[in-house]
Amino acid sequence: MTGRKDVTGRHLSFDDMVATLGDVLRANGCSEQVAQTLATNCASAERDGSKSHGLFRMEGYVSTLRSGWVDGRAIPVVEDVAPGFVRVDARNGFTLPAHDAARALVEEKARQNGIAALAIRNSHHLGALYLDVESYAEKGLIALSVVNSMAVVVHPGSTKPVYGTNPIAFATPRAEGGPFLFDFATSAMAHGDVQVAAKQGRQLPPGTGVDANGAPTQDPNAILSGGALLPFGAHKGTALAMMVEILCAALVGGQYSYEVDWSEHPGAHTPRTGQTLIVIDPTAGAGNLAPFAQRVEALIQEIRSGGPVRLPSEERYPAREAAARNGIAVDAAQWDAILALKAPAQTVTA
Ligand SMILES: NC(=O)C1=CN([C@@H]2O[C@H](COP(=O)(O)OP(=O)(O)OC[C@H]3O[C@@H](n4cnc5c(N)ncnc54)[C@H](OP(=O)(O)O)[C@@H]3O)[C@@H](O)[C@H]2O)C=CC1
Ligand SMILES: O=C([O-])C1=[NH+]CCC1
Repeated sequence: MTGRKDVTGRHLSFDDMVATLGDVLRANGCSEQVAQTLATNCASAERDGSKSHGLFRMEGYVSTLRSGWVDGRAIPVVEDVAPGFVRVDARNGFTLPAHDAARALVEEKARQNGIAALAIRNSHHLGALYLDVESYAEKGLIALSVVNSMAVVVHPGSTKPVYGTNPIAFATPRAEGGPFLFDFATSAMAHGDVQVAAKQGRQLPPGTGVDANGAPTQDPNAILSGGALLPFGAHKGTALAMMVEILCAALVGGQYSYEVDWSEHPGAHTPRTGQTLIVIDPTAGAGNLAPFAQRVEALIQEIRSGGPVRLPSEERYPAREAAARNGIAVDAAQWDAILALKAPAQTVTA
């Protein structure tokens, strides 16, 4: 693209970041709409401080597109299957456009029926999940979403990775400020953070994972090469990881994390699995009940009255505000590597 500002400083505006990431994705086979959606998601995560799912993921998106594993031009098919249920076949495309295609129908059903579920199959999710629920809470709805990925997590006691890192994201409106939301992997650590630690030569906290023999390890490289992550919270996180698999594979008609086979596509990083989203309208039939958002606020106030606590989503909004004021800080080497992805891949000849 010509005429775009060449950003060489250490801070980029959100819009410039989205525009450049979109260029990179289009240059690698994404349609205009898919490029815009992925670029916005990636830049939003970077802006909000979710570094493991921001710019860091661009190399994975591009390498997956180049491997032919994902269709960057897929047009999702939305199926209106029941009063409170929407299914989407993402047609081997990214999850985010599938989500966008169903958004209006899901919201309409949630408002009509009080609750609606969205089940997406045949889809690739490599991003931060909170962005999929936040927009519903901004419109007064409660949203809960789960996504499975690739088998990199063992059931404690087993040496066979079965689960993905399977995040859960929840967002709810509150009476004051932006939605209360949380979003984290059900593994002891996101796989992206293990990769970041390996790059930086950092050891991991005890309990993060096991090596190829099933022995506990704090070495990220041992986890990445034949080892696996553990779920967080022993049997509790393990059961949640299993729940996510059931909701994202059995329910949606898609693949379990352990069924993902991208061996024919070297360079693929985006698991082809599924995602489920549940949206609730808290005003449905509420009648004389206390206003929902005020009840949420009451809980938050009670928690705060006990001491200087840190609640989920408390760092996200200040990070976003700082980015709006100062731009998003970028690492120059990382940004240069992303810009280089606009050029066609080099064919290595012997
Ligand atoms: N697409 C996929 O398949 C996958 C995506 N991911 C994504 O990776 C991202 C990071 O996941 P993960 O590393 O597990 O998340 P973290 O362990 O970093 O936890 C993040 C959440 O916990 C909150 N939080 C963090 N520290 C505290 C604290 N001390 N007290 C209270 N709340 C706290 C954060 O709030 P705040 O909002 O303020 O930061 C945020 O809501 C997520 O966005 C997730 O969706 C992970 C796995 C797979
Ligand atoms: O960090 C992670 O665990 C993952 N992010 C996308 C797929 C898995």
